[in-house]
Amino acid sequence: MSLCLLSARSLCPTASCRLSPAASAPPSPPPPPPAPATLRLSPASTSPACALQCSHFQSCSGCTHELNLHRPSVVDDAADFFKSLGVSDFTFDSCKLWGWRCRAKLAVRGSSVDPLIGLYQEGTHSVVDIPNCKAHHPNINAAMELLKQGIKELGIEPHDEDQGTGDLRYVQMAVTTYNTSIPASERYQHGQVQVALVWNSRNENSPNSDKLNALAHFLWQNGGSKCKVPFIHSVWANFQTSTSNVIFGNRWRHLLGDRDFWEHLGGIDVSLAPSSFGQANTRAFNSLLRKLQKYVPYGASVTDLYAGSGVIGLSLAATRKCRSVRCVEINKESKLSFEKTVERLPKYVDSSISWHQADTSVEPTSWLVGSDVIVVDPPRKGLEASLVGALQTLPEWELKTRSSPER
Ligand SMILES: C[S@@+](CC[C@H](N)C(=O)[O-])C[C@H]1O[C@@H](n2cnc3c(N)ncnc32)[C@H](O)[C@@H]1O
Repeated sequence: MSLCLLSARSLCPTASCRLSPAASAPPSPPPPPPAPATLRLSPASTSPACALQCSHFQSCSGCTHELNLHRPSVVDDAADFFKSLGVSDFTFDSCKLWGWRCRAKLAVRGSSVDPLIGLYQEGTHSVVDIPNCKAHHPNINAAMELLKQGIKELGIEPHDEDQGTGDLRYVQMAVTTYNTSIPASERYQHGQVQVALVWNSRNENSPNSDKLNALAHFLWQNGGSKCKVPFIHSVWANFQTSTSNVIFGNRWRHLLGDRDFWEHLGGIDVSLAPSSFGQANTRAFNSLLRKLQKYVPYGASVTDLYAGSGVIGLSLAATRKCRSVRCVEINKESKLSFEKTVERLPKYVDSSISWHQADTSVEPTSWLVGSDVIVVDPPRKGLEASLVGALQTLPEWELKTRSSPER
């Protein structure tokens, strides 16, 4: 069995240069890909000024690196770490240094006269307004500006955490860069934003729902498909009244624009509903998927743990002709996006493909059995101890099953 440890999670946080560890060694490394054992730097490294130059850097908790974005010092630490594990072909692609973030969850606070849209200041619940964020795709900033305008014109009250009042709590902005009606070279810059408004009510029949609909129509009229330069893809609502820190409630409603949101990643068309996890750095994730594919033998049985809507597993199914791909994910909302993506897989893909709603920390060994390759892409808190234990004991366990017929 080859174990493929993928830390695509490192794509999600906020520094502008991203690490893309290609694979880890134990227990038995897969055949090395053709990539050389070097740190590959983006063309930006030739520029003397790889500094973030963002006016929000000091106050916003988003970015951790301000200088040397083309090669932050943590790259050397990562290279040393992987070398110590026997992985000498660690590579690093920074991809885009600015405007790379295609997905953002932002708090909406302040007042209807002076709304603030941004991230919390480090260690506080004070929101820093970040209209000129350098990490955001430019159309996320344009959509934030339009949202502020709508809040002011329609008198929408942002959420007040202390009082539990106000209508609009958060907004999630996700950019699709997959518009095949324009040339490929222009698609990224013309990315369109799926806006999900997190509304402080139980459902769409609550007394403040008129304001929600008015705000959605404002966004659509001023940025939607009928505009000269459209940049709003669709508008969704999520309903949340909890006093906890959990951003989303369980109820989602599609309001305006296209219901389906597609991106092209790792060689396949991928559907991403706003309720499903999506990687923030679209370009870097695509590059990581392309690298990862080279580590997976043709015809392998793959288990994709922490799969979300199964982008990694399904991209492997299509490009490595996998015998089987099992995706394991705790969030049931991701299943619909998985199914839509499967429907669009090329006809030649004949892998046995399945998606399972399950907690990987419960009886993890049952998910490892029979797999040639295991992909793990956990949230920021990392792998659960039970899964780490199962992965560590796996070679022993595999040995037992292999030897059992001879007993
Ligand atoms: C970093 S995301 C990766 C998603 C997916 N691999 C992708 O690239 O789109 C982590 C995913 O793990 C899921 N998750 C968190 N805890 C889990 C658990 N205990 N068991 C299974 N999935 C879990 C989350 O819902 C989330 O979709």
